[in-house]
Amino acid sequence: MIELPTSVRPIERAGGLTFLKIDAPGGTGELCLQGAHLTSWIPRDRSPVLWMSARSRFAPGLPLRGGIPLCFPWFNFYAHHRDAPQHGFARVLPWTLLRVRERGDAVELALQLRDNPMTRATVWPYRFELTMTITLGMELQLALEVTNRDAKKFTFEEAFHTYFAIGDVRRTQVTGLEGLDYLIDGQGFAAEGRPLDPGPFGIGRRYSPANSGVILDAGNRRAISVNSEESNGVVVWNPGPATAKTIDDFSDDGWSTMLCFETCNVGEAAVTLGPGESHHMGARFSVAPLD
Ligand SMILES: O=P(O)(O)OC[C@H]1O[C@H](O)[C@H](O)[C@@H](O)[C@@H]1O
Repeated sequence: MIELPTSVRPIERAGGLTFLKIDAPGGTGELCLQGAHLTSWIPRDRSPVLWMSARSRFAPGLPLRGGIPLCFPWFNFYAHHRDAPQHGFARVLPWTLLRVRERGDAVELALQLRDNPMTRATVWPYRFELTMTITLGMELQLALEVTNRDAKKFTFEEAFHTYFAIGDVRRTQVTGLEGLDYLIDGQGFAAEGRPLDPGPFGIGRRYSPANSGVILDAGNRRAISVNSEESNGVVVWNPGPATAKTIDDFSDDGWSTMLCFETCNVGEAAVTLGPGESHHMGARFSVAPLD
């Protein structure tokens, strides 16, 4: 591994996964090298912003439940390939740490994933390079750069599938998406200006075009702002109690204290790159007290 500043320390965790513990002046965090997956971000003197399931698995090749899974090169299922792993392979592969820099109150980490024989044997066989840059301090910034290293063009989907920790989903509102078009994939209710109601089967809305919003987390008396760049959609997801029971790495009441607010380019907003071309998607998260 590259040389690390004192603010970043590698640790081995359950299941043999390697994590980096980050202790920046502006906040602390934990990053799993599998999936370039951030599992914790705690701005200095604040409470945790990311939710992790108490029942998450931690094992090579299995997705973690919570934090910020990175979905690539597809979201949900890949076309008619129902046996392809949900949300693509990037979240379950080991990434290489390229660079760590201390920047003001934050630490910036850059990680890379390239195609390998395993990815080339999947339904998405192209040569690619991904660079994920995470800047963690009082604010959190994510930037994903996708480069086509193939001789052919390719099309991909991408998402930061962020799980936010909230006091109680039924006392939470989302603003900034009012009046935007959305697709419904869930029976819960997310009326503008009213607290969310996941009902038994949850909320699953993809707004498009959309890229920013604010989660009014009354339970923790805070507002979490999400501002995205070069992303066309936002997915708001909570499984609700009945669906959560069918997901074995969700604890029975875990659904009530999480909300996914996902920055994405999926469906009709999938990105096509020609040989040598790159695409960047970014997101910035910040937290402020709510009176
Ligand atoms: O269980 P996962 O593969 O992590 O996916 C979790 C969820 O992600 C998205 O929000 C999808 O819209 C949901 O349908 C899916 O259940």
